[in-house]
Amino acid sequence: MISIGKVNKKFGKFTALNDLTLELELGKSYALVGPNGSGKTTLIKTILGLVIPTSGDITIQDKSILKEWAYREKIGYMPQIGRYPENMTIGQVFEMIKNIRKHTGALDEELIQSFELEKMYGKRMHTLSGGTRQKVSAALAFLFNPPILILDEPTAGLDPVSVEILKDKILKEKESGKLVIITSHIMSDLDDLTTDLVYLFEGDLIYNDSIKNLKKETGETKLGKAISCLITQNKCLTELITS
Ligand SMILES: Nc1ncnc2c1ncn2[C@@H]1O[C@H](COP(=O)(O)OP(=O)(O)OP(=O)(O)O)[C@@H](O)[C@H]1O
Repeated sequence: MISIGKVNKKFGKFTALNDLTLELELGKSYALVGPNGSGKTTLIKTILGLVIPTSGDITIQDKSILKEWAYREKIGYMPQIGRYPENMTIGQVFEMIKNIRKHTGALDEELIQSFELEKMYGKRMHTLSGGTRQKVSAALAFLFNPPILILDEPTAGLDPVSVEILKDKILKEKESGKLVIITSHIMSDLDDLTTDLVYLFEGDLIYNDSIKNLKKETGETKLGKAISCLITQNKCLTELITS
């Protein structure tokens, strides 16, 4: 579905993505993990067309995304911090985005309902709590029923009930065959939601395989522990082999 071919991104002399090659498939959900500054957001922005690679190509359904815009309709994106016209109400933001998209298919308003956002349609964006803003961003990401979902720290700032609502929704969409990419520093969420791990370090792709395999290779049952093994230079792998 998404094919990333030798993508390199330099900011001046600094290499943020180093010849990354990666295939992302429908029906899988990917945990995009790495330390701060490892290139996760740069990779997401490159897929979204907001950052232009220095070299390499990205194709979606075998079509290059470079100099192409229409493909973005296939992606639902939930940013870490949603930026909206601050004087508009929640209801106006939804209406505006629906008008811009001119979407002809059915809308997925499940999250609007589960988060009870309609009750807050009259509230202006600048008055919202961080969690309510996250709910608006989540509801917008799913609204047009896109086959690809890119969710940047989706559960950050949400209350426990809302976290479970969003996690159930993500799982449901993944099970319906969508491609989901999630960045998060909350390993337990990723453990619940994702099937595959893409681990970046200083712009290099360090791991790209199923979480099931990672757990098997490291002998760990929890994703957080398995990743710790991976980043402590395969210490656990050596321990497993020698034990
Ligand atoms: N526009 C830019 N100009 C210069 N350097 C940039 C730019 N955008 C990102 N970088 C650098 O690229 C590197 C990767 O940044 P990126 O935001 O992709 O990291 P990240 O893995 O998402 O980090 P975090 O976990 O902190 O969100 C960082 O060193 C960052 O300073």
